[in-house]
Amino acid sequence: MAPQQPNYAVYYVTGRDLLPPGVDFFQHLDKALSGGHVSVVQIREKDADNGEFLEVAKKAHAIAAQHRVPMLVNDNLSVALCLPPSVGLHIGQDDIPLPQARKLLGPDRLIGISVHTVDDAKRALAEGVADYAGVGPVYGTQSKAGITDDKVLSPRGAADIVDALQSTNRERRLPCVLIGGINAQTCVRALVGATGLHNYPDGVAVVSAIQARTDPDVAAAELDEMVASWQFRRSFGGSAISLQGETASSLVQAASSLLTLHRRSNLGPPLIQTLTSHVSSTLSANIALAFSSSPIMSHQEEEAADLGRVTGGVVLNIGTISAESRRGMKAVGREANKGGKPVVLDPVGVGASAFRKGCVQQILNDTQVTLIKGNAAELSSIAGLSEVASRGVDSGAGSLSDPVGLVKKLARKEKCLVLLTGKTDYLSDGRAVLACENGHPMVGRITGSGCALGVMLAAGMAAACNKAKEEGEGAMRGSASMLVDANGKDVLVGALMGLLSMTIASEKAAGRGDVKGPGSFIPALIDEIANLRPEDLVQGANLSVAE
Ligand SMILES: Cc1ncc(COP(=O)(O)OP(=O)(O)O)c(N)n1
Ligand SMILES: Cc1nc(C(=O)O)sc1CCOP(=O)(O)O
Repeated sequence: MAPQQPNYAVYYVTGRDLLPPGVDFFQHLDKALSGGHVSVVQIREKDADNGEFLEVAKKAHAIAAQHRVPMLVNDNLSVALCLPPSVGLHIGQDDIPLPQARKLLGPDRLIGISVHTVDDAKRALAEGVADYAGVGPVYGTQSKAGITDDKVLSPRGAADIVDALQSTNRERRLPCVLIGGINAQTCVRALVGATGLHNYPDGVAVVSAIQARTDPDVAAAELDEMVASWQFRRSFGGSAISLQGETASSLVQAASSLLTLHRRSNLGPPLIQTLTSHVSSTLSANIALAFSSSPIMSHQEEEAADLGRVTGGVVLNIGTISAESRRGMKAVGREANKGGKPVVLDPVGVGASAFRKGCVQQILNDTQVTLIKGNAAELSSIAGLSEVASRGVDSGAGSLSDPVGLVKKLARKEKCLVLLTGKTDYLSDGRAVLACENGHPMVGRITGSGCALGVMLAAGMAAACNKAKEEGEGAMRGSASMLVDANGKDVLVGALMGLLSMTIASEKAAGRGDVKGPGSFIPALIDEIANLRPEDLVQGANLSVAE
């Protein structure tokens, strides 16, 4: 008989040395489990001898049993064997081999295994005796010795391991939890980033995020809420959206209706925190205002948390990125993920230097972005293709052989929307691809129009989140994440609303009699965005569903 699988949502691993000063370990454990938000507990004693470990584990087991929380012990098979048969064992890669542990513990005890690489995961799956895996370290941590930067997986690295644990054998999907540096700030990013189209972690395992708190019950409740929000979002398709039954005209109609709501939202204009190039900052701010949004151009790490409470969306544009704005982007991205706010990544000129490439990889590791927008050279560079060369921040020689395939593949890999800009713009969520033929070549003759498009995309997606909030859609009202309330299709429609508004306004501006060239085009573009009506989208959109 196999052991009954517990709910792995919030898996608490104890670490007595992290207790707040003067607090009793057992009272703290009782409090941590009292709210019903810890679903599994593991007693981890790195410095105790067998006798002390057994004493601690016995008392802890009485508390866990009272709260009906399944318990395991860390590493120590003899301690596990001295406890009732419901107590399981978690082992690491350097501990007793899994098959031997199973033999000694019998079929009924829960056994977990730590996995740090894809090979560890494949082995654990092949051995077939573990009940779950701990995948880590996702982030840096002080709670385990020897975790150097090169060992940190990041959510994207964890995703490969989760995939290896689950995709090769659907019959026996090995549940897993993410571990290492997980707390209220990193939880959502870690879960979203480690989730694939079919494969996903079952929860998070934490030491310090609960053990170091004086209110461990509240800490557990916060994590539980975040895991539940993510599970809800995943259950209706995550960021991958089914456009089944939708036509280009129904999507344009939805974008037009969203523009109506956006122009007169009861929630007021969304605040778009725009970390962008100093070349395009003023134009982006003016276009945000014209597009019924409020711009704030702060790069400051120090105010990311305060601003993160009130922003509606975020743009991370690497046009003139510096060491200071790089730190700011990390902090702003983290706050946006925490609040479930849409994040646009504009990887300006990413192919032009190794520094820019490193910045983009770091952003993608740190932040779950909602949309990546780039030209052919930028997206080729991120996808590791060499079809289109970079010429500074522009595309150089070459052309994409399969733009539809590229946006789809990249969207799947990065679990976000992808917009490829060019003569035809392609927008994809990893399943469907929309092709938009709107826009005027005059935008290519002014600087910063692409950066301003990033702001309009963020504003459009923020409008979709506001719409969901106003209409009370989604079962999880008042949840930590607005993207949970806005369903995936809404967010795509929000991005489409931003794209059509910019491209159609540019056509209208370029067609005006008072526009003589790029100089007079800029104010005309701002005016046309400010005056754009929802019906202009319906009348002007040239959109098709490419796939
Ligand atoms: C759920 C979970 N995952 C991973 C670990 C780490 O275990 P291990 O590799 O044995 O390292 P130590 O905990 O012994 O330092 C864990 N304990 N729990
Ligand atoms: C115990 C442990 N195992 C890890 C692994 O990667 O296997 S990381 C880790 C420490 C987790 O502590 P915190 O939640 O405080 O970061």
